[in-house]
Amino acid sequence: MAEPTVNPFPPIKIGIVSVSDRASSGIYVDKGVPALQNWLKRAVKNPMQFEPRLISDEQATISATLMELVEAGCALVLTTGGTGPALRDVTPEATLAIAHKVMPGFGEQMRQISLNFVPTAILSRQVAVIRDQTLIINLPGQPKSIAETLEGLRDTDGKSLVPGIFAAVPYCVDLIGGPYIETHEAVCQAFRPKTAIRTFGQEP
Ligand SMILES: Nc1ncnc2c1ncn2[C@@H]1O[C@H](COP(=O)(O)OP(=O)(O)OP(=O)(O)O)[C@@H](O)[C@H]1O
Ligand SMILES: Nc1nc2c(c(=O)[nH]1)N[C@H]1C(S)=C(S)[C@@H](COP(=O)(O)O)O[C@H]1N2
Repeated sequence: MAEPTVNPFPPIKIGIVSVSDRASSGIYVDKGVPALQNWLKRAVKNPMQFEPRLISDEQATISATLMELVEAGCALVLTTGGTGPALRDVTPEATLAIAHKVMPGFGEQMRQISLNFVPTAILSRQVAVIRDQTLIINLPGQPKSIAETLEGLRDTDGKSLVPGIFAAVPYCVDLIGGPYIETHEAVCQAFRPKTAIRTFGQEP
């Protein structure tokens, strides 16, 4: 009988935060956490431990949740929701309030990518920041925007036309001392400079 394949990549803990007044109060079923987890399971080869949270659009609650996930050792935290102009949308403010470094390129690139999908892409004020050794990235609340921004745009044959922002996440996590993230190229081709590329045993 064949030996079960051991995943050679380092484990990674990932915080998944769905920020939605309506989903967190039960008005509708949250689709943010499942959409994020499903996309990550398709894209990432490492063993992943998810830390899911479903919270309301309260700035103090969002900041406290992000800090708790940083303390818990998440190398990456993805939020969804609360990035727009509505009065209750405060995810970017809550994220910037706990930032040690701001990473403007992620938000800029996500708005560019999203313009290929919706003309209202510019309404998202999404940001990305680093706190300690954690990369935190805001995504819009529409569940479909998760794959759109992380994976980018494909043609009808599935060929990548515009890479999603996740292509830059593994190297960013390397640079802040996190685990080496390997991706499934068919979903997301991560980019690293040649000198940063490592190989791990037998790949699953
Ligand atoms: N967590 C979620 N689960 C399921 N659908 C969602 C979620 N967040 C947003 N949506 C959908 O996307 C649409 C646009 O999101 P909108 O910007 O109104 O929500 P939000 O401000 O992120 O969430 P909420 O209004 O609950 O605080 C919503 O009408 C809803 O259909
Ligand atoms: N890729 C993508 N980006 C998107 C959208 C989308 O459907 N797909 N929706 C836009 C809309 S309509 C809004 S109002 C803003 C903010 O959404 P949020 O408040 O739910 O975070 O994200 C924008 N960015």
